[in-house]
Amino acid sequence: METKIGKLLTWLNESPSFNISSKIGIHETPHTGRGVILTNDKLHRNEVIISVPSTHQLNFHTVLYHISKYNTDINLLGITIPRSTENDKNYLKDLNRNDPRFFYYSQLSQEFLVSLSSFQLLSLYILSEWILLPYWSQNNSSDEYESDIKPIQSFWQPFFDVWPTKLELSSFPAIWDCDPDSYYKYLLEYLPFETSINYKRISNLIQIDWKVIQPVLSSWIDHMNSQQINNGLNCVLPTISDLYYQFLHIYTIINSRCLYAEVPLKSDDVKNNFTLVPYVDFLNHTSKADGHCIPSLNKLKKVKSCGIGEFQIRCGSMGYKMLKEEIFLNYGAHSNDFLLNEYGFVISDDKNLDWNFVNISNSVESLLENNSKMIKFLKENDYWGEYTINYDSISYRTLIALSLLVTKDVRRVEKLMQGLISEEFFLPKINLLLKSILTNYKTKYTNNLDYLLRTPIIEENTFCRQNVISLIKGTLKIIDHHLESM
Ligand SMILES: C[S@@+](CC[C@H](N)C(=O)[O-])C[C@H]1O[C@@H](n2cnc3c(N)ncnc32)[C@H](O)[C@@H]1O
Repeated sequence: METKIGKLLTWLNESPSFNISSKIGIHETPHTGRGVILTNDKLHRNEVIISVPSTHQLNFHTVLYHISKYNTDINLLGITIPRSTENDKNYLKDLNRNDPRFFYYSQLSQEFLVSLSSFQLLSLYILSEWILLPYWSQNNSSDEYESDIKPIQSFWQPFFDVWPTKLELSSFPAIWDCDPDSYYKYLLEYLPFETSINYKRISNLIQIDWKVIQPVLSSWIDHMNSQQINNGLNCVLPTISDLYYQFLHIYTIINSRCLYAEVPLKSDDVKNNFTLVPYVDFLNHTSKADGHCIPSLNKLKKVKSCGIGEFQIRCGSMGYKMLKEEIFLNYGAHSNDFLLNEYGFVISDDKNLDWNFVNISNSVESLLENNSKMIKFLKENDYWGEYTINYDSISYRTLIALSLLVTKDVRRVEKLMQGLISEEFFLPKINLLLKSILTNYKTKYTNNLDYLLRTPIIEENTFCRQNVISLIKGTLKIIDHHLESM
């Protein structure tokens, strides 16, 4: 990995706008992968730690910019390569005339590309540059008599080379679900309810994105196969199902490494607002919300530049003083359920107690099942679903739904909603019902935990099972805390 990080830094240093503090370096642990540490001196509040230029980030704008090198029909002012005969001549000088991307990227219309979400465009582009380009270029070596042979290699190769392997990124429940051969599929049935809801939501998004990009990939594979026949060659080419597995890996890479950044062309949907930033993406997460690193995007002023702006990381208020101390970024106020689903890890429970919660919606909703009037009332008042409890309290939504269930007193519950009656009036009344609901969850989750602790782990990535165990233990901790106080 050291050599790969060296190459990454050489690539980043090609840009005069790249800056990195000489006080930091990368370390690696089996549990957290790569992370950034203090290697000498001290880092002080507000000190700039890393600045990554716009040109070296992967996002909706930079991808379109790079595709437009090979597809001259793509023309978006301020985003793609400005078209003029002179300019075209200049950048074409730097490209290999036999580069297969001239063919493949020309198959993509501007209308299609702009219609894609950030996830769809980036996963299609990364699949092309990282996985397919080596196949495309193997039969397309340059004319040996050409004096200016340019190697056919992705600009982003040094970035791809430092990304985690499939094995390192195997602890994503949605991937256990979407990968038909996943070893970890059995874990899905042991997940707490809140985690199941989220992995199903993500699986669904993955399937939607795959459906959008799959036809492009299939047509490219057809072309690769017919080219192979025409050229009388016999190389093993990827199939569409090979590309599906690669897509799942790329999906986890994007999901676990993207950083919030406004993407002007796609700002209508917040899910499109992200950028992938080399080196910054080595920063691991801390559940401590304040004091650690501060990210920012300095938007580009020049219309002709590539990308959305320089990404900067500054030192937070606590600073870093101890040698080898890890430098962290807070990814957000995330529960362990969210962290597992979106990033494939969990934080030891005590450190994440403030953000964890238990979702008891399926029990509450099934108790309400035969009461259409109550359901209608809750829906009309926007209190239907998402019934949760955290360590110290039960959510207001839960209090409303349980109070209605127990008292059946619509008028008083309305007053509770309006803040005219205190929670204290209802809390003793719902106690018994809540106790019985939580006891049922406790029995189920304790059985799940016992099974996972009892049976030996035979799979390659032991963290997958350990993460589920931590998640269940965290859920039981919240449930027990409530049961003890009842
Ligand atoms: C943005 S990357 C950070 C760099 C990453 N460790 C690597 O090796 O490239 C996010 C990923 O790092 C790991 N990670 C981040 N924070 C972690 C933490 N506190 N505990 C365990 N793993 C963590 C998870 O695999 C997560 O998906």
